[in-house]
Amino acid sequence: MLSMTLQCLNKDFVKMLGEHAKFKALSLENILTASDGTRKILFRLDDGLVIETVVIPCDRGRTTVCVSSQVGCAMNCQFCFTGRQANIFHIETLMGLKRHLSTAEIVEQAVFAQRLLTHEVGSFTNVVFMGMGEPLQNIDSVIKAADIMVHDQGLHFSPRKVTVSTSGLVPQLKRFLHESNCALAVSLNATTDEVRNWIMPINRKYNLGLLLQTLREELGLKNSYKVLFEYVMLDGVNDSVDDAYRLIDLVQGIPCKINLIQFNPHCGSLFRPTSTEKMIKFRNILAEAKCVVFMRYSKGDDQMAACGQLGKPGAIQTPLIRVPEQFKMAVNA
Ligand SMILES: C[S@@+](CC[C@H](N)C(=O)[O-])C[C@H]1O[C@@H](n2cnc3c(N)ncnc32)[C@H](O)[C@@H]1O
Ligand code: SF4
Repeated sequence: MLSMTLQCLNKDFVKMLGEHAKFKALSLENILTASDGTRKILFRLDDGLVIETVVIPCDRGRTTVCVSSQVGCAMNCQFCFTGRQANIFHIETLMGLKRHLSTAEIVEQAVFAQRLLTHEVGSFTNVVFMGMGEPLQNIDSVIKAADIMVHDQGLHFSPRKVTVSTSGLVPQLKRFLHESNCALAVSLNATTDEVRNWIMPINRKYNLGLLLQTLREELGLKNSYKVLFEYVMLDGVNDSVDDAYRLIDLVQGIPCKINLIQFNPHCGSLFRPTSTEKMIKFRNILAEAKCVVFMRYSKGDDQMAACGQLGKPGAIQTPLIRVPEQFKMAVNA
């Protein structure tokens, strides 16, 4: 399609454009299809690095596209495969952050998905920045990409259908809420600083109290805006009845929805998913307290395409996770 458009343009103009701009930011490497229809698209970047985008068929004819914002991730959340990778000796090392993606590299993931879906369901209905990376660490490119996705001369989505998810970088989160109308998701994943410091090291810099107070203050200024809290349920770590009651207290005064997410296991991870029965019990406690709460199950996990599984498929052989003494019982039980 691009080459057809270029053929219609004056040759000198195309040459001049080529000197000042890139026509293509991504090259398609592969598409893997999971048994539930979820597709993981692998793109190679100009510098040879690979990123992943996921196209997820949802209920009621909706399709969500999950885009990456960085190659790798610096945040080192203990339950997430992204940012972890085996080296040639099969010893897990931190992949860490290789680099930020440009605005073009982010937007083109969505444009590619749209072309792919045109022949099938028409288009996708939601975009989530929940692929590889911490979007708010790459905030300039992410805000611009989200703007293009909602602009009427861009992809023309409603800002409510474009969600940027963060592990909780407080200053950037404030800036995002001031500069973008798109939706915000915050990965909470624990109800005490002790557990969150362990499973999400960013909490040592921006703790639960600061994160939630910032949201309380900032969302008070925004009409009818709700934040989405994501809560990955880890068996014996953050899924107790006490956690449920603490969660209710923590989100008091914050207009929000809560997604309870089934943990997607990956090779090398010490965590186990909470059972469905326990998730339902947890959900019911929140619902009885009038929280808006949903349960989200894995999609695409047989192709390592589910939340927190993006990275190098099958790469990890040896766990690197260091479990603090007080939590050893929980993960070994
Ligand atoms: C991969 S992150 C990317 C966006 C951003 N970095 C963040 O943490 O919100 C998207 C979501 O996946 C969740 N997640 C990470 N690893 C997971 C796993 N193994 N199973 C289920 N969800 C996971 C995170 O908690 C987060 O809510
Ligand atoms: S959960 Fe998000 S912030 Fe944490 S390591 Fe994974 S991608 Fe990075």
